[in-house]
Amino acid sequence: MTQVAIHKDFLKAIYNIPRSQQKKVMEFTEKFRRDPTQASINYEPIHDMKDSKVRTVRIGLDYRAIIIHPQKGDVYLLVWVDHHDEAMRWAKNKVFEINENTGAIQVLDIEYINERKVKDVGENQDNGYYLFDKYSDKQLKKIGVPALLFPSIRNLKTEHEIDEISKHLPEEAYEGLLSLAAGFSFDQTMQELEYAFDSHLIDTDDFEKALEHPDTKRRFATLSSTEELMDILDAPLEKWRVFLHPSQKKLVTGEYKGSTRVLGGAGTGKTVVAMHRAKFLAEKMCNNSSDKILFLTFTSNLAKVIDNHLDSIVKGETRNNIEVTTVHSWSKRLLNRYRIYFNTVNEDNIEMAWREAYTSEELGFDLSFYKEEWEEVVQQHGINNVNDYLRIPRVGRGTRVSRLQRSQIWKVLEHYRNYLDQHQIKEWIDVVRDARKVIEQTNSIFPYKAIIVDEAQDLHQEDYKLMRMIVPEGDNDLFIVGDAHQRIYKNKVVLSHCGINIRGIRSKKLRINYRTTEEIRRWAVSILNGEEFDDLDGELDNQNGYKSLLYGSVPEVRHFNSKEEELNFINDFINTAILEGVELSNICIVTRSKKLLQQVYEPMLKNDNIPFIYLNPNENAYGEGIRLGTIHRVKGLEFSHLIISSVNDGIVPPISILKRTNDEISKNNTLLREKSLLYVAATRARDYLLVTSYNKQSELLVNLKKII
Ligand SMILES: Nc1ncnc2c1ncn2[C@@H]1O[C@H](COP(=O)(O)OP(=O)(O)OP(=O)(O)O)[C@@H](O)[C@H]1O
Repeated sequence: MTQVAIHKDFLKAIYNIPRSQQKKVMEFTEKFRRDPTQASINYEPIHDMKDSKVRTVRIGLDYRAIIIHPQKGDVYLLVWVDHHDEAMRWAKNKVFEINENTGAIQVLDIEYINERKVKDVGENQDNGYYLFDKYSDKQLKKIGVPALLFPSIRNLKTEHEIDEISKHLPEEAYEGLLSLAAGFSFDQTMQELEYAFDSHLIDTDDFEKALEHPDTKRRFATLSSTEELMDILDAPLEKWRVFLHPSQKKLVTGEYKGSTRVLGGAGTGKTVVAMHRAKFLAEKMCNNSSDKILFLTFTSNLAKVIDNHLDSIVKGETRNNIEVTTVHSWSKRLLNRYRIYFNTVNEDNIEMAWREAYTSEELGFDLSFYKEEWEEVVQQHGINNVNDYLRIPRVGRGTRVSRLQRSQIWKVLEHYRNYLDQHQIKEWIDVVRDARKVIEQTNSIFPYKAIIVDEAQDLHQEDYKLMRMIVPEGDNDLFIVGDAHQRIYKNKVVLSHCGINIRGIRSKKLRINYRTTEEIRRWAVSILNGEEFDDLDGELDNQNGYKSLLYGSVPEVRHFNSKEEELNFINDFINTAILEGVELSNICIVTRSKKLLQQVYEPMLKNDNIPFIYLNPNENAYGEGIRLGTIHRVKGLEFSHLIISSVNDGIVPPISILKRTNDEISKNNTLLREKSLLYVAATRARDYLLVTSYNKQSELLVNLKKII
C-alpha cells in the first residue's frame, strides 16, 4: 500500500511562504496525499543531489516541493517547499537515510558534515579533554548518532558546543548526547531514549517499516485522511498535535496496571500528554456515547483551555466521550443534582464568617492563627468535633498549644463552621467531601472509564479520595500529571494516602522543555534553588536532566528608582515588540495582584492606546489586545513576550500575606509558595522574559542575583 508522510519542517516551510501562495501548496499537498502516483504529479529527478532519492514537483510557476521516493517499497515523503532556487539549494546537500543502528529515518546535512571534517584536522591537534572520549563509537551509534557526524561529536568539549551543533543532529542523537554529557550513564541514557530495537533486524532500505519507528514519528507524520491533513495544515506551528516525543508517545499509549503518575518541569508537555492520553483512552475504552473519560484540572480557566485544545485533536463521537471540568464544578453539579443547593465561599462571605467567629476569641491569638488552624489542621483531617480536635497531632504547625487552649480554640472554629452552615455557605473542600458522602449513601455508579488529572500538584487529598470513588481500581484507571515545583495553592497530597497506589511502577518523567528557551528555563529554576519538592507521593522530586531545546536571550531583570521609570521601560519593551510584528495576544503583563494591573498597568496601556484584555477565570481570552493577568491566572498558559512587573519588596510576597502569620513554619511555606509563583510566572515566557521592579526589589530577586 502506498504510504505518504510529511516532515515537520515541511509545515515550517509552508508557514514561511507568502499567504497568497499557501493555498496552492495546500491543494497540492492534498492531491499528493490522496494519490502520490497519479499521472498529473510529475516527479522530476534532479542532478547534483547528494541523495538520489530526491525528486521535485512544480507547484505553480514559482514553487517546488521536495519529495523523497526510495526505490524499495511504495513510500513518498514530502519534506520541503520553497521558491524554485531556494528549494534546490535546500535539497542539494541533504541525505535521507535509515539509521543502521536504530532504524529511524534521519535527515543529514552533508555540507555541514564535510565542512566539519576539514576543520577537524586542525582542531584535533589539541589533546585536551573531549566530552565523549569515554564512549565507544558503538555506544554513540546506539544512541542514534550517525557515523558521518562522528568528526563533529568527537571534538566537543562542552555542553554548550553540543547546543551549537544541535540543529545538525537528529533529535534523538542530540538528547542522547546531552544525557551523557549531563552525567547519566550509557544505560540510563538508552532507557531515557526508550530504545528497544534489535539492530540485526534493521533493513536500511525498508522505509515503510522505518516510518513506524518512534524517532521517525518525531519528524514524519503519516497521513491517512484529508481531515488529518487539514488539521495539521490548519495550525502548522502547533507541532504538539502530531509530533510527539517518543517518551510522550509511550506514556500516551501505555498499558498500566492501575494508576500512573507522570512528573515533569514546566513546559515539558505534561498537558499535551494528558490530552493525547484522554483521546487514546476514549478511543480504546468508550464503547458508546454514554461512556466517558473524565479530564480533571484545578482551575476553571485551565479546564476551558484544555477543552478548546481537545477540540483540535479529537474529532467526532470520540470528542463527546471526553468530559473536561474541575473537581469543584463536578462535585457541585453532583450535589445540585441531588437538590443540595448552597453558596460557595468568596472573599466577602468568608471574611464576614471569620469576623463573627473571632468575637469568641479569648487567648490573644490573631485571626490568621485561627484561619491556618482551620485549614491546616481541621479541614486537612476532616475534623468535625472537639474530641477529634483535641486528639489530632498538629503536624506542620509552628505554634504550640496546650490541651486547654485547644478546647478554647475550638470554640472559635466551631463558631465559624456554624456561621457557614446557617448561611448555607460551603467551602470547596466541603463541597468535595459532601459529594463523596452522597456517592456513598446513594451507591452511585458513574459512566467514567478512567480519569486524567492535570496540574495534579494543586489538588487536595479530598479531591483524590473522591476520584477513587468515581473510578474504582483497575487497569489504566487514573493518569495523573503534575509538578510540585509549580504548587501555588496550599494543597499537598500523598497519593498512597488516598487509596491511589502508584508505587512499584517505574517513575515516569518528562524532561524536555518545549516552551521556554534554555536561558529562561535556567533562570526560572534558579528561583527554586535550595528548596525541596515532593513527587506527589511522599518522596522527593528533583529537576535533574531537564533541558530546553530552544535558545534565545537571557531574561532581562531590571530594577528602577521609580514606578514612572519602570512604566517607561515596559512601554518601550511593548512598543518594540509590536514594531517587530509580535501579535498583541502574545504579549502578557503579569503581576502578583489584579489591583496592580488595574491601577498601574491598565492606565499605562490606555494612555498609549494599546488595546488590552484581562485573563478571566471563566472564559478564554479572544481578540486583539495585550493580555493582563495575575500569576495565578497565567498558570498553564504561555506567551512569546512576558513581563512580570512590580516584583517589589512588599508585593512579592505581598506584605499582607507575610504579616498574616506569626507561625514560623507557616511563614516558610508562604515563602516557598511565592517562589513557586515566580517560577510559574517566569516559565510562561516562550522567547522573551522581562522582570521589573521599582523602589525596593523583592527579596526573591535580590537573593537570586547572588545565586546566578
Ligand atoms: N512533542 C512536542 N512537540 C512540539 N511542541 C510540544 C511538544 N510537547 C509539548 N509541546 C509544546 O510545549 C509547550 C508546553 O506544553 P504543555 O503545556 O503540555 O507543558 P506542561 O508540562 O503541561 O507545562 P506547565 O506545567 O508549565 O503548564 C506547549 O506549547 C506545547 O504545545
